[in-house]
Amino acid sequence: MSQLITVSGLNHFFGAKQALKEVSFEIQAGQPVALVGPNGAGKTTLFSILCGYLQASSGHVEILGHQAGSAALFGQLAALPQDAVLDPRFSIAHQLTFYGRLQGLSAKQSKDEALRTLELVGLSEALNEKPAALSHGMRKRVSIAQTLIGSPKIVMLDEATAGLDPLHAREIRQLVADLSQDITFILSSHDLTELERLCQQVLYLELGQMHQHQTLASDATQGFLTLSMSQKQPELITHLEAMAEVSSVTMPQDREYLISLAPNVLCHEADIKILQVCHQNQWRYRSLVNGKTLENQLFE
Ligand SMILES: Nc1ncnc2c1ncn2[C@@H]1O[C@H](COP(=O)(O)OP(=O)(O)OP(=O)(O)O)[C@@H](O)[C@H]1O
Repeated sequence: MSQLITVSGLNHFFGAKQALKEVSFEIQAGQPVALVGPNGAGKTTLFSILCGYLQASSGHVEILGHQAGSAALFGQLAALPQDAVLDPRFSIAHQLTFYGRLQGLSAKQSKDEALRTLELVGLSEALNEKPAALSHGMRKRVSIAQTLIGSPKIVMLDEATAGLDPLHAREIRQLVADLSQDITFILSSHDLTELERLCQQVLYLELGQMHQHQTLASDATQGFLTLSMSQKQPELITHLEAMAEVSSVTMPQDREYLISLAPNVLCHEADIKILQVCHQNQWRYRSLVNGKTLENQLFE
């Protein structure tokens, strides 16, 4: 794997307000990366610095071997801001071709890129439509197509699924997963559950500080199962802790149980037995997944 982004000792001030404090991390090519954190944590500030829209007060940022904002990164890094909108007056073809031209492509190349990127997001048929003829989710996919023009290596999506219904949000997640072979996506979101399904690397910002930089699906998640129930079951913990395969059970969230397995017990050896216990007691469960949820990893 090759290094895409290296950030070290990054600080940013807006007047007296320090939005980023000594932020350091690295991103390798490959899996999508999640940037999460509460409101005001500094996510947009960090995005803006990586994109070169904002110059950091101090610290070092290297992207594909260049400084953030360097002309050498033109076409290599693309970003979709949270509030990006399509122009209602022009067709999708017109707008995508325009972005190709802005990147220095010829009229023919720009048209080809518009077609290619629309095809990548599964919207070839929208080429001659105006934005108003498309659903919210389709417009989001067009905006993502726009970021793919010129085949960038890194694409940053700020709140890519905000405001979308679950079906459209799933389409966007699937799209990112499908394209991740060739492009490294950096996704910012408040929705931990969404990023958990997509990303192995998680950058967690809080009050301008990078608290976590960890890889999901690591050894830390082995030896755990997360059981979500339809209703709270007061006796569930006692029943499960009585099983030889289970070492302890906690309830980090309402109706969600984190099951720590006994040493050397594998998830697939315990999961059926746990579901049998639910069945015998007529407890309705919603899901049983291997490992800890992202939320439990970040906030335990
Ligand atoms: N232009 C600005 N002038 C002054 N302060 C700013 C400016 N932009 C951001 N800030 C402050 O910097 C901090 C980080 O803001 P930022 O927008 O980066 O957070 P965020 O994590 O993106 O938040 P959200 O999830 O709400 O979008 C906040 O305290 C914010 O008030």
